[in-house]
Parts: sequence; C-alpha cells; structure tokens
Amino acid sequence: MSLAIDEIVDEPPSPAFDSSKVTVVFVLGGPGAGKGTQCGRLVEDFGFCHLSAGDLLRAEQQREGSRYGTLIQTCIREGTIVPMEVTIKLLENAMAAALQQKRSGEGWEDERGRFLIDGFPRKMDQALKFDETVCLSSVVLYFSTTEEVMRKRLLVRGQTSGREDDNAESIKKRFNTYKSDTMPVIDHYTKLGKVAEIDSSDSIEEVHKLASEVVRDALMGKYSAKVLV
Ligand SMILES: Nc1ncnc2c1ncn2[C@@H]1O[C@H](COP(=O)(O)OP(=O)(O)OP(=O)(O)O)[C@@H](O)[C@H]1O
Ligand SMILES: O=c1ccn([C@@H]2O[C@H](COP(=O)(O)O)[C@@H](O)[C@H]2O)c(=O)[nH]1
Repeated sequence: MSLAIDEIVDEPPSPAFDSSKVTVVFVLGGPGAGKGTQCGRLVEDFGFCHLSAGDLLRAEQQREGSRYGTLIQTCIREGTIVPMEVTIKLLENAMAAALQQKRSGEGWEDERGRFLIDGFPRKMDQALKFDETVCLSSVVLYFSTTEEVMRKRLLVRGQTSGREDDNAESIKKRFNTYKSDTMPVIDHYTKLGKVAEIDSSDSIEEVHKLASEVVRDALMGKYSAKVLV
C-alpha cells in the first residue's frame, strides 16, 4: 500500500509573532551603557512593553524548581551567555503574556504590540534564531560609550544593586564577552541597515532626547524590517 503525501517543501518555520503587527526593538550596548535607564524613559514616551533579557534570566534563576537556576547563576557571574534556547523561550513567553493582556494605548490596538528587548541578542545564534522563530526585529538601538564610563557607572550601581556581577572581576569578563560575542551582532544588523547608534556618554536627559527621536523615526517605518539574508 502506498501512502500519498503532499510535496515536501523544506521551509523555515514561520515566526511566532507577525512583525507587521508586533514591533520589536532590540536594545544593545555594553554593560552599564545605560540601556535599562533609557528603556524606562522610552516606555513612558511610547508605551512599549520593556523586556530585559537579564531580568528575565535573574527571575528564572530565583524561581523555585527551575532546572536552569545554577546554569544561569554561573553564566551571570562569569559574564558568559546563557544557552539561547533558555533566553529565547523566556522572551517568547513574556511577549505572549503581554499580548494576551490586551493592553490599551497607541501601538496595542487590533492585536498589535510594541516591545523593547533590552540586552538581547547578545550573540549571533540568538539573533538569527529570534528573528526566524519569534519575531523579525525592526531596529536596534545601540547605546555606545567608553569602557571607562561604563565601568564607573557599574561600580557605582554595584554599591546598591545587589547584582553578583557588578564587581571589578565580573565587569572585566562582561566587557570581554561583549567584544567577542555581541559586537558581531551589532555589525550584522548594521549591514542590514537596522542599527541606530546613540552616544550614551552624556547625561540621562540628553541621551533620552536622542533615543526618543530615533524611536519616533523607527515607529514611522524609517528602519523597516528586512528579511535576513
Ligand atoms: N547617561 C547616564 N549618565 C550617568 N549615569 C547613568 C546614565 N545612564 C545610566 N546611568 C547609571 O549607570 C548605571 C547603569 O545604567 P543601566 O542599568 O541603565 O545600564 P545597562 O546598560 O542596562 O547595564 P547592564 O547591561 O549591566 O544591565 C545605573 O546606575 C544608572 O543609573
Ligand atoms: O541574552 C542574554 C542576556 C543576558 N545574559 C546574561 O545575563 C547577564 C546580565 O545581563 P544584563 O543585560 O546586564 O542584565 C549577562 O552578563 C549574561 O550573563 C545572557 O546570558 N543572555
């Protein structure tokens, strides 16, 4: 007996969220560049849902019964990248939960949504996988400043943050990982015309003005999502 099957077409999986409805803005920059601070301001301006990959990982690390707790703790302390499957699943779940809440306000009508994904993708494998399976990103906000500025900010933050990685030794490791793993991601998106670089050396207010202008342009489609090649 022969079993008929349809033609087998080797197509990539379609993303979980449609990028014509769901806007994903990646937020990158070195440790302490000011990503989280600026995301907070952009949420107020534009009604984004702000998802920090680091915060999601720290919450998973603390969650009772998590099978990834120890792995996440080690990676964070050593400044290395948690395997992408864990981070991408946490982000996808958080996006689905935010969309299910059916928020109101600009950018959330008719099953739409807008997300600032902070501190992600940190490595090329994450970038490719997220764009392919979760949602094609539209723009990357890249906050750039010097290591000296970042180190100073992190050491000040470390006095009160309680973060295991805001100390001189971890900061050094995080800078190394940033250069080896994250800079190639920024180069990749630069080639696709998706990167808006913002100098974040200035005061929070000044950086916010620049970031706000870029995001306004991005939401008007200046950085249209391109298919990765
Ligand atoms: N423009 C700025 N001028 C001075 N201090 C700043 C500025 N932006 C942020 N900070 C301070 O620097 C510290 C790091 O900022 P923030 O947490 O936003 O950085 P981040 O890029 O999200 O860091 P990480 O990647 O480590 O989470 C915080 O204490 C914050 O208050
Ligand atoms: O995609 C990611 C994002 C973060 N991590 C790990 O978390 C820490 C802290 O991240 P912050 O953005 O500074 O809060 C980072 O150093 C990595 O160890 C990750 O693995 N993957």
